[in-house]
Amino acid sequence: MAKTYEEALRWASSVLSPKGVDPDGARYVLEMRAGFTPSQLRLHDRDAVPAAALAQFEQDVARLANSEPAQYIVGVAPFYGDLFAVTPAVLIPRFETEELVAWAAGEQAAARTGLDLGTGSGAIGLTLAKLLPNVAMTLSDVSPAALAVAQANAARLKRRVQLTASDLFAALPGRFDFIITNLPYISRAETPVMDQSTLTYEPALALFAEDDGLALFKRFAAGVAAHLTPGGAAYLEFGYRQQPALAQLFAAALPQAQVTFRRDMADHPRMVKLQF
Ligand SMILES: C[S@@+](CC[C@H](N)C(=O)[O-])C[C@H]1O[C@@H](n2cnc3c(N)ncnc32)[C@H](O)[C@@H]1O
Repeated sequence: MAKTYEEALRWASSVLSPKGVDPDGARYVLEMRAGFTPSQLRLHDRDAVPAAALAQFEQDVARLANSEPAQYIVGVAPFYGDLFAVTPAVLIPRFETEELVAWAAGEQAAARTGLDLGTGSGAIGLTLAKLLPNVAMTLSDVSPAALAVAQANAARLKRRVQLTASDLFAALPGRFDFIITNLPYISRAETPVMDQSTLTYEPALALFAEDDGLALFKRFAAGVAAHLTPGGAAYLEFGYRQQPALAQLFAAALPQAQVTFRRDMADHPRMVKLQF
């Protein structure tokens, strides 16, 4: 039966809300499939959804009802004003990570080289390639499937960057003026309290780290100084309960670095800079 956009969204909400699924996902898929901005969708509230679009929407809502992330369903996620292609090989970029990018962008205008380690979709490195056009950015990841998505995004957004497959620093010779990274930091012990959608659909390789979520930070701390130019800096995102453990880790492993923690907009400690 024909439905207006408003009716289609109300129907989606009646399907999703009883299952505990946020109906905002339905709004997002409808906007992305139609090529509407949020305000354009509101302007079309009373218009009939074309039959083919409605059939597509019904399929999308069935997937949302199974907790599949809206961004994987439509294949794109917003980050820092751009739309990034995403597949289940990459983490869906989070808004919190935009704050880490803004921190580095605000301080690294004079840098010549930068590294985004564990780039996933390329959200961090490709955004910095836009904000800091004079910086030669290298984007690396241990996952070839993730790097393929980052490469597709570099082409889609027309950003010139170097892409390298590497287990942390292993295949990255040379030094960078700054390094930025959002490494996996979730402890397996947190699985019972994690969002079902994240657990089922996002790649475990992008989420979890051994040793209470600290394993990759420890390896990073062991390698970072050898990959920064003198006076270089590293910017890292971490879990909101990890600041005390990281303060200890960096003080012991990198006594020469000045360590500055920062809180995110929700007032959680989530970012750190290591200034050498
Ligand atoms: C939390 S995700 C971050 C993705 C993206 N940078 C973002 O912020 O949206 C972590 C990324 O690190 C990559 N990764 C995991 N272990 C790695 C390792 N040992 N070396 C390099 N990258 C790794 C994963 O494949 C994943 O893409």
